[in-house]
Amino acid sequence: MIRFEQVSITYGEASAPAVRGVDLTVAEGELCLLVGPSGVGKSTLLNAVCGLVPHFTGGTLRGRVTVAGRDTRTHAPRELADVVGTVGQDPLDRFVTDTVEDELAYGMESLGLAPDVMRRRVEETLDLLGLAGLRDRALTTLSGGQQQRVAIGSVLTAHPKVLVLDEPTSALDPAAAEEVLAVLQRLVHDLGTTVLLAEHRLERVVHYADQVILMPGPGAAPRQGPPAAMMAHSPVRPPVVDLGALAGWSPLPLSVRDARRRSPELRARLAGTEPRPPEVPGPPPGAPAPVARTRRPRRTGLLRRRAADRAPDGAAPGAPLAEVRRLAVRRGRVEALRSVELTVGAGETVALMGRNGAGKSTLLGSLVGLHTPASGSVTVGGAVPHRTAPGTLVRHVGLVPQEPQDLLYADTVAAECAAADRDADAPAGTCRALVARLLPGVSDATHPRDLSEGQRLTLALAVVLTARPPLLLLDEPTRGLDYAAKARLVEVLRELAAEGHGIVLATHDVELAAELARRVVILAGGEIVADGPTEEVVVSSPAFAPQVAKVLAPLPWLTVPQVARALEATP
Ligand SMILES: Nc1ncnc2c1ncn2[C@@H]1O[C@H](COP(=O)(O)OP(=O)(O)OP(=O)(O)O)[C@@H](O)[C@H]1O
Ligand SMILES: Nc1ncnc2c1ncn2[C@@H]1O[C@H](COP(=O)(O)OP(=O)(O)OP(=O)(O)O)[C@@H](O)[C@H]1O
Repeated sequence: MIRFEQVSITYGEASAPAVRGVDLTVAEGELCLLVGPSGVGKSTLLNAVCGLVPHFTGGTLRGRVTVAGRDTRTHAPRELADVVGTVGQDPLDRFVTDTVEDELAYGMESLGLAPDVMRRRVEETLDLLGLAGLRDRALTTLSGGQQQRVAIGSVLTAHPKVLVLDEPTSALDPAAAEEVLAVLQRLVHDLGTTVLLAEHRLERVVHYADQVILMPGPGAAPRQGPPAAMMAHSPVRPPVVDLGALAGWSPLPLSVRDARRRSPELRARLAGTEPRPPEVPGPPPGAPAPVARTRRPRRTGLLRRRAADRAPDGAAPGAPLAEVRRLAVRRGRVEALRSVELTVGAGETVALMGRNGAGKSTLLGSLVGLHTPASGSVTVGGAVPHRTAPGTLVRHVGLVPQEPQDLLYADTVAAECAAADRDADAPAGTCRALVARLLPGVSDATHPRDLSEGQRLTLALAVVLTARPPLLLLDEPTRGLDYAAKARLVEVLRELAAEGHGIVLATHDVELAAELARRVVILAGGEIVADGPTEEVVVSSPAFAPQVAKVLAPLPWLTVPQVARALEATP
């Protein structure tokens, strides 16, 4: 159904092709998963299927791509629209109407479907994706995950023969991701739809795939095969596969169910041991706020601390970094937060979880003064965020938003880094050094717009970290990141926490929460419904439990590194 023949694609002035030597076929009625590290060319290949590359992005395509027999070189994207439905990485960019219901109907209208068919499919899709309550809402007022659901719904309604999806679950809560993948699988099984999708969170998808296309590294030709065989050689793998490799299981398990069946011997080896935290020094008990710890010389600090950090206005040593009391926030007609109580102390890492639209971004936004409380109070480093000048607030708190491009405005990576140093009053080269650590191999001259999604997010993170805010807020920080980039991020955040920074991350990534956070707060409908140690909160809810916890339950293990450390210590 989809055919690549000796395809290579080179963007504009690039010295080397973004992808080369691509020769593969995706058979009709299969769900094919495209995997590989960040920046390896997954989006480039997907966009070649729907004709966006090279018609809209520019660049040169050599070789031939055909979809249902149509050559994408001679057919513009709109001439492929009746066979290919595409969901890109940034839904808001591709919306063409203003409201949820109109967007769901739009694709069918342009194909000229009968009004009664359209009506029925819109209703089905609203129910299927949990959007019925939002049907009249303006698309710009939806949360990130709600927008992603609409984007998926809007291509499903047209029942295309081929669906191309670029990280379709990246902004979805775990339950919504399961539902969307179950729907895709039903389309494949019942209607013979062909699905090609790229995804970084393999734990969510690999067990649904019929075939895997592995792009092992930049410039290397992709390989294709059954999921278990491809995972054995893949540089990116879900925790359950890593656990299988660690335990020496063959063939490797792809699902929690597979792994559970094999787990008795591993459970026996782990008997009598307890999970140990990784070797990062935590702040000493009763540690004062990071501002007070900086007078001691540090050997391994990420960055040199600037003078301004030593005495942020009003921050008393030992005081919490943030305090939220009985907070209520309204957004339009929506009561986005109600009676929220939250205290974040120095050195704490808190994961904020909950369904799409639960209020996570609103809570982070309230901590940086983006929203004015309807009632209750917020203080950060002694300041009231919505009444504090941005120049002062950045000394207390920094937010990496869900859309990283909101923070980026320069023309090159180098200029962006230089601006970040100036804004933060940091020594020249500070931000660039962080980028080099988090994102090895990105050149100074690259335009931030031309970075892949994961690369752009990492750049935004480096920009915010340059100011070393005592309280660091991250909204979905692993969206678009591969496992290696995630591991580097985890390492940096652990160091910051050990130095006394407070970190709050809103995330749907249950594996990240298990790896990084000591405390998990769950929001539902704008209210906090759970707040406690990670191992208690995530394990008590199947939706938020990481794969290792599901495999080894009721044993208290959450991550592969925890199990690895225990096995190393046992003879
Ligand atoms: N429009 C463009 N112009 C120039 N270079 C581009 C463009 N789009 C992508 N690139 C470059 O091509 C390479 C492949 O990018 P692509 O977005 O396809 O990777 P990806 O595997 O989808 O990454 P991610 O998983 O982070 O989304 C990257 O090095 C990127 O910087
Ligand atoms: N500008 C707005 N006008 C009206 N309602 C809004 C607006 N922005 C957000 N909302 C609503 O407020 C609620 C909370 O949104 P928020 O973005 O905080 O959720 P979230 O938990 O971060 O979701 P996600 O996981 O999807 O990112 C949602 O119901 C959302 O639809």
